[in-house]
Amino acid sequence: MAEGSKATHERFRGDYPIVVDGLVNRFGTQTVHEDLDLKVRRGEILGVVGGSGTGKSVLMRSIIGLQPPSGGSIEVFGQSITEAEPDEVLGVRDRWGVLFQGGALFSTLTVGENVEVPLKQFYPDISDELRHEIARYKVMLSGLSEEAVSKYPSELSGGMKKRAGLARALALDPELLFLDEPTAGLDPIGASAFDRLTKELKETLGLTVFLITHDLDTLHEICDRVAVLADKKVIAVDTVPNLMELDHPWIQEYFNGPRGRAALTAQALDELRQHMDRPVAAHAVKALDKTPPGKDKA
Ligand SMILES: Nc1ncnc2c1ncn2[C@@H]1O[C@H](COP(=O)(O)OP(=O)(O)OP(=O)(O)O)[C@@H](O)[C@H]1O
Repeated sequence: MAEGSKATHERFRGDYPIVVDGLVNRFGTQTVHEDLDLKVRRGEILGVVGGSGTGKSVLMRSIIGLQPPSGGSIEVFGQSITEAEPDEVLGVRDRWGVLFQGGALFSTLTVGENVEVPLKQFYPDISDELRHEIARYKVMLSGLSEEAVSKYPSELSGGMKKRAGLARALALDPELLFLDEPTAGLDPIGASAFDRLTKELKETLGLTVFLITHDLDTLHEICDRVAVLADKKVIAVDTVPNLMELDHPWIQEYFNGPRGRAALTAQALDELRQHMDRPVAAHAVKALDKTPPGKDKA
């Protein structure tokens, strides 16, 4: 087995699998992050929001060791990512899975073969049969049919590609899952189904999820807390209702603007619909539901 494989460590039991302290990221004269702090709680879905170019993807890339920061420290599972030698990072790298924007699948490999890539890398000694079987299981866990295993990315819809990318992210039974705008480009029904899948997987597999999104429905429906990036920092980390109380112009515009209110109404309607046997809920749904089927997306 590869060095640092799952057999050599136990699941992380601390409170914060990710701790970012005083992070600085600079590109030439541009400062993207300055003294950025963030602690991600074990078992939560943390939404990460911020205007375009505020450095959400750079933050994610720093945490997974793809973007060496200009300053500050990052610990994942209690181990320094910023100080570690590449070999040491290997010991934690098989404990997270990443779904990059667009899925980032290898176009010349089938879905099953894509899922097998990390298995081959980290578990080179397992038999072909077992590797195929694990890949098939991960594909189905991600809500794709068995037939999808032998399809190429070009034969998949946008939603199926995301699920295939998710299957690959889950290949190594990660404790941490990074999702970069997973519902971008999906229709409202596909986005909502992907959100439900994320939440189910988090609950059944005990994952901690770092989720970059612009999707207000996702934030309302599945995120335990949301971190807001602005002014080169994480300016707030809290539940959506608590964030909505904060007096910051970007937060107010984002959560309390028309799209924010539409997402909140959609969520309230979903919850009310679960109590339609109660007259007050039925009346409220009738009064509020003036939107055609399908939700307004951010
Ligand atoms: N490798 C790089 N070299 C130079 N500049 C970079 C590099 N990576 C990111 N940047 C810059 O850092 C800033 C933050 O980029 P990032 O992709 O993290 O933004 P984001 O918040 O994820 O934006 P969006 O919501 O539009 O995806 C941008 O101005 C970008 O141009």
